[in-house]
Amino acid sequence: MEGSYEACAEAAAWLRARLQEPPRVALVCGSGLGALAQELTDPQSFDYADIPHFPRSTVQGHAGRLVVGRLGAGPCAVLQGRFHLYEGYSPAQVVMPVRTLALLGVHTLVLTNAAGALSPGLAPGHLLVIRDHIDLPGLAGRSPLVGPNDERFGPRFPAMTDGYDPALRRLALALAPPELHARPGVYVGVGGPSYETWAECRLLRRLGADAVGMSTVSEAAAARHCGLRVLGLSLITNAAPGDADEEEEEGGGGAGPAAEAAPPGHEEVLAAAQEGARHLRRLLLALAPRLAEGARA
Ligand SMILES: O=P(O)(O)O[C@H]1O[C@H](CO)[C@@H](O)[C@H]1O
Ligand SMILES: Nc1nc2[nH]cnc2c(=O)[nH]1
Repeated sequence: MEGSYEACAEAAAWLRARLQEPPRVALVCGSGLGALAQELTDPQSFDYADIPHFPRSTVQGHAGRLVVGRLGAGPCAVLQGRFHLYEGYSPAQVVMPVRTLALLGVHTLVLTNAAGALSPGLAPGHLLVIRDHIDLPGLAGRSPLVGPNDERFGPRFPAMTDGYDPALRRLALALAPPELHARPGVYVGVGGPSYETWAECRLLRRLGADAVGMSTVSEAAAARHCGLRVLGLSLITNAAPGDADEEEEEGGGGAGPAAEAAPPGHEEVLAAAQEGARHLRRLLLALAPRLAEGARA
């Protein structure tokens, strides 16, 4: 039952019975980004604990609440909190909210996250508009699409070359406030929950990733399976350890940047995300009319 079509359908029916208006657009808030829900007018709020079959949020900065209201003129659902594989949830549980919202009639999904910078051009406060992703858990067999395929969600072999909608991406890049230094790039999803070692960062950079996090990729795969349009936004909250740090450490006895660079921590991630959310909110409002347009792919 966990994460099954029937579970999602029950959750969707429960919500439909209570909603003034079913959402057409949905937004998943990354760590510390829950304030994005404050842009909704006429909000109705539901604790995950009350929605049938919804998992519980266990991570600080993920409130565990679904808020449904209007973003601009269009009906929109905001998930204040997502589920991660490292919490012990199965891939199907992680994507259960996305599938539930698809069954409610959502056609466009905005996935936000807090991420570490791998590319030298990215710094805390910057926005990576996701052009493509590397789904490391998925490549290793932990995709939400593994198992018997339920055709009511989508086809056995969905394409992912068009995972992130190019038109929405271009629009987000054009409308992002200058404070976000928005640029397109590749997000790599890892299992977590430990942050990366230097060697792992070097590996991920060589794989072609610009930013790293522990979410988003499973949700994007499930969303595309259901035919949703996806926009992915990574707010950079910290710099992942760089090659220079390691070289300095090896050659210089620890007196260089390696000795000074603070290791990433969730408190720092939350603080940077809350700061960046101010600008992200402006971007979402600017995007609202175009998010509301459209239909399933
Ligand atoms: O991806 P979101 O949910 O924003 O959270 C990010 O922040 C946490 C680490 O600080 C991890 O869960 C990572 O994935
Ligand atoms: N894996 C990973 N997730 C993050 N989430 C926010 N920052 C980071 C990071 O540096 N690494």
